[in-house]
Parts: sequence; structure tokens; C-alpha cells
Amino acid sequence: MRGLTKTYAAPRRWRRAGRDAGTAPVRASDGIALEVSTGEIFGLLGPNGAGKTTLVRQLTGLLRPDSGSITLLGHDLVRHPRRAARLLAYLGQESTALDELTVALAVETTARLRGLDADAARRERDAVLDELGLTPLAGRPLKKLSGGQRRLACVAAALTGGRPVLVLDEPTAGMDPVARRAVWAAIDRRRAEHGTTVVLVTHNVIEAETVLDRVAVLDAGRVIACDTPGGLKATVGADVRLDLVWRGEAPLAVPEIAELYGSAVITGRRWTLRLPPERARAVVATVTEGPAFAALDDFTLATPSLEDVYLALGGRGEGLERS
Ligand SMILES: Nc1ncnc2c1ncn2[C@@H]1O[C@H](COP(=O)(O)OP(=O)(O)OP(=O)(O)O)[C@@H](O)[C@H]1O
Repeated sequence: MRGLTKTYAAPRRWRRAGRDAGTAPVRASDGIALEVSTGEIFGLLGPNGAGKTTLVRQLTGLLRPDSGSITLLGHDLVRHPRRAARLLAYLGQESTALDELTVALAVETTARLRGLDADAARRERDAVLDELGLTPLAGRPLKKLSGGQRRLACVAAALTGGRPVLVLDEPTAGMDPVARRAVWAAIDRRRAEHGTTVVLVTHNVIEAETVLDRVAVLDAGRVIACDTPGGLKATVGADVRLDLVWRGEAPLAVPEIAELYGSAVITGRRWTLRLPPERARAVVATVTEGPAFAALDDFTLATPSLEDVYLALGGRGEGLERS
């Protein structure tokens, strides 16, 4: 992608009414340039409204950019947007098209639509349902599943047909940890066995750190950083994060604790501190004995995460998931 821009006009009826709120056009892609290599698991990370879905809808040929170019496996997708459907599998945020079908039929039909013959489609259906732990739900209509189960069935459909590129918009949203891990493993396996390229939108920092080769951090339609998770983390330096959760009031009578008061980010009973490792060790020694320990409910010490990178780059951390 080169120089991609997309501006959403304010709805005409709002402009006519001359309302102030929401009448400004929104530049949802603001000169985006990204190169994703074959076989890469590439992530788009950012809070609500950062422009991730707008970007993947352009990549999948569903939304025309105002300017810029997109080349996918040698095809110009701005000039020929329909070619995207033959090259990639797209899992959008909402997938209601398959709702009336059973899980098995949804997967099998998708495989057939992607050109597999009847036998191959059935074999692939059985394999992917097994891989994602969906076999017990195979006969249930999607509309009668829980949100997480339905999402998992949609992932199963997206994985069928052996498309060389997968574009997945928050594939694990609403899933429990077992389902999430099954999805991450299935994605990883396709990359290892078939060199599949994956573009994955996520709010989930753990997902980003676990499965992504590289990640682009988006904010207000721009790429504000792009690197491996490790490379991004190295940019925030060696400080570690210490979270202290007090049972009630913080023990400010302990001088070492009172000293930290000014530099802590306080959320209810939780103090979050960013400290050099040496200093963090000294604070841990203080809080694990005497009156400070008596006042302590819980603590965690962690090396920098992508969340820290995101905050250091000026992103708003509240949109990110940490589980
Ligand atoms: N059809 C539309 N018309 C007008 N504005 C839109 C439209 N779709 C999105 N926007 C605006 O464009 C910006 C980017 O939206 P987009 O859906 O791409 O964000 P996102 O990063 O995918 O967010 P989320 O994490 O909530 O899915 C937002 O400010 C949004 O309000």
C-alpha cells in the first residue's frame, strides 16, 4: 500500500442541518504506506476509530481509496478491486451472511465457493472443524451459537479454501482463552505449512505479542510505528512496570512509599510505576516486608509490553485489551 487516503464525508442530512457535532469529514486513512511480505503475520494495532477497518476494507476491495495504490500478489487492487475476492479470505467484524447455516454447512459451502470439489470441501470441512474444536457444534446453526462460538465458526470458514492471504478483523473477539489459542495455532500452522500471509487487526496486546511477526500501530488514520514486537518494545527503553494494589489506603507513613506517590499513576487502589530495574527491585523489597506488605493486596512486575510502546507513542491506552 502506498499513499492511501480515505476521507469519509459527513452525512448530507447533517451538513444540511448545519449541526456542529460530527459534521466534519473524517480522514480515516491519512497517507498510509505499508509493505507486507509473503508468509508474514502482520498486525494492525490501535484503539477504536484509529482506521484499521477502513484500511482492511480498502485492502479487500470493498472500499475505494480516494488516492494511493494497493498491489496484492502483483495485482492492482485499486483498478481491479474484484480480484481481491479470488486472492484473499476476509473475515470482517460482523459476519451475518452464514447465520442461517449449520457450522458444517457454512464451512463446506465456503470451501465450495472457493473452488474446491465436493470431496475436497468435505475433507477440508472435517479437518478445520477438528482443528478448531468445533466438531461437537457441527450440526448447530450459527444463529443458535454463543457470540464466541459463532466467531470461531466464522474463522473456520475463513480458513477454508487455502487462500494465500488471510485478512482477519479481530478474529478472536469474544472468544475464551482456549478458542483464542486454537485460532492462533491454526494461523501459525498455515503460515508454516503453506506460507500463508496474514493481516490481522487486533486490540489485544497479548495477541499482538504472541502471534505477530510485525505490527503497525495506527492512530487517527496514520501509521505511528511499524516494527517487530521486540523492536517496538526496545524503543521504550529498559524501564519495567510495577503495579502495586493496596488493600485500602496506601501506607504513606512508610517513607519509601510516600516517595513514590508523585510518580505513580493511580487508578483506585492500584498504583502503576515505570522504573529502572534497580529501583524496581528496591521497591519490591520494601513492599514485601513490614507495614507496606501488610497493606499490600497484590503486585506485578513486568518488562515493557506493546501497551507501553503504544502509550509512549502517544496512543490512548484505554482501547486496548490485555487478556
Ligand atoms: N461509513 C462511515 N462514514 C463516516 N465515518 C466513518 C465511516 N466508517 C468509519 N468512519 C470513521 O472513520 C474513522 C475510522 O474508523 P474505522 O472503523 O476504520 O476504525 P477502527 O480502527 O477499525 O475502529 P474499531 O477498533 O472500533 O473497529 C472513525 O473516526 C470512524 O468514526
